[in-house]
Amino acid sequence: MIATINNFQVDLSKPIDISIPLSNTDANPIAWYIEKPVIDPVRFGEWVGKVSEGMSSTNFNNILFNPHGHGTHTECLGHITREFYSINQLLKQFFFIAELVSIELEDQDRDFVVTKEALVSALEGKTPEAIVIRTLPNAEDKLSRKYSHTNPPFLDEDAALFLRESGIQHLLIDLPSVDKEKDEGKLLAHKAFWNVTHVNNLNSDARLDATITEMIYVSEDIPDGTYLLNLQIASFENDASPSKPVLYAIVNTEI
Ligand SMILES: N[C@@H](CC(=O)c1ccccc1NC=O)C(=O)O
Repeated sequence: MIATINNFQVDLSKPIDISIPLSNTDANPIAWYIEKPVIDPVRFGEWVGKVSEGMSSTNFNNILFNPHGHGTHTECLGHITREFYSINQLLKQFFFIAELVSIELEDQDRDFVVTKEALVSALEGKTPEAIVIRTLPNAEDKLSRKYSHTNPPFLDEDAALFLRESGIQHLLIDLPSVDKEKDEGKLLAHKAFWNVTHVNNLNSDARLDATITEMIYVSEDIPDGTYLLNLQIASFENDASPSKPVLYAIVNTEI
């Protein structure tokens, strides 16, 4: 199915899913010191909500998971503010023009960092609505990595500031956080991107409509370039929701 949008076309039958599947297996990625997700049938005494157990007509599972620690999720500035802000109230549009960039990390004294310079060079002056950052190397074990206590790569404060100043509203990255794992709560990149200067009494120029999506995975065979992004969440009233970002290649810009 070909859709024409403004002056370009996309093939909706060729989605590029950049979310990580969430499962209750040891393959599930984990960050922030938690255990793997739990997906188990409801039980009422002897009764088990599982067709193969013979008592139930349906499979009927409870799921216990954490959006920040168990996979692809999209968060709003409510992740870092005293006051409650919900991603489901702040993200109301779901299609954006996105630039996919591959970024070599800079070794800063054993911190591996996405720098402003690397982003400036990758964006070549483009100012898309969304940026999708694939960090290099791009090993497939990003689908199942155990990040706790590993000091994963993160964004420089300057890099996040540059994205904000470029007017980029949605930041997607294949890391568990845009900030350093253990930073004493400084959260410099989160604050720079959302323009949050006061977490206790939110400043009026904070970017309520900007989102950060973490723990995506963009496979090796997807080339850098401009895509249509469908950024979709589940309707959780929470600072963050598991999400399913999907890219569509732009097939024709001649129209
Ligand atoms: N770096 C923070 C912790 C942190 O960033 C964090 C903790 C739990 C769940 C998510 C987190 N950050 C996600 O972007 C700190 O050291 O206080």
